Amino acid sequence: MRAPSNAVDCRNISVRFVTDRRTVTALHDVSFSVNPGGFLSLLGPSGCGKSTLLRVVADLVSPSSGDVSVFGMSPEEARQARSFGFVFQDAALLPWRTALQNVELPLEVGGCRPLASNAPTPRELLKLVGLEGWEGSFPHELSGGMRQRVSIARALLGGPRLLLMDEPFGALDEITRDRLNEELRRIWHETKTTILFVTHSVYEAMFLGEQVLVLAANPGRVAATVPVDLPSDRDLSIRETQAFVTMASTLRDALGRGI
Ligand SMILES: Nc1ncnc2c1ncn2[C@@H]1O[C@H](COP(=O)(O)OP(=O)(O)OP(=O)(O)O)[C@@H](O)[C@H]1O
Repeated sequence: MRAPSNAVDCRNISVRFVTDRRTVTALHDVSFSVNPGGFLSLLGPSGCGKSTLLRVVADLVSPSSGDVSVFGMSPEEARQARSFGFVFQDAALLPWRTALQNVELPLEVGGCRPLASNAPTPRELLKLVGLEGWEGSFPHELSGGMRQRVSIARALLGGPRLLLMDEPFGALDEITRDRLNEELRRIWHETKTTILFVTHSVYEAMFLGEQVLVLAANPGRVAATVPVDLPSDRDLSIRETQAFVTMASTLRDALGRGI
């Protein structure tokens, strides 16, 4: 076990996938770290290994080489300690269960521990994500954005210290996505959860993150690590400021250099 000074610490991570048809170097020598309570956006073109990197942290993919620590633990130990929750692009709700029952699901499967007495209840989590009054609704009665809110509430069950989000708003319309971006910043402030957030969008990466890790493709590697020098208290109007526009240009340059 290592000193848990960082929430996530990846050192020289490489991942190779070997199939019958080809060998792909999905990640080559990737290093980054995130402070406890930090918000890191992972930005890059399709195929640069963003999802793979998130999956390495989540103990879903084993790196071919390199070291990963999550709060000083291996990814496997962090998974067993339920230190992180995962939100996918698809909300992946069970259609026969209500919103509340979907949030409660992890308590029923996989031998999940009962909630600690001070942990937010499933009802409180639905309120946190703005779904108070919708507890009894089924997924087909909810909009895409509402379904994604349910999946965020489910990932926050048990109070994980880390939230891993793999393009959670990628399939939503722009208006809903904007609204959820603001909501996620609020949730982050309220819960103080460390967040790793995968996106293709320069604007989303900057609006959400305190830091942006820009990845380049073929092989997936770090093109730049850019601190987001914007006020912590943000609303969408910040995208019209000169500071935002200048930073967007920096990130686009970093993406361009990596191609
Ligand atoms: N399980 C796997 N087996 C073989 N190759 C894989 C596997 N998972 C990912 N890859 C390959 O690794 C590379 C990186 O994929 P990954 O999904 O991590 O990229 P990404 O940046 O998240 O892409 P996108 O933005 O399109 O979702 C791709 O070339 C992909 O084909």
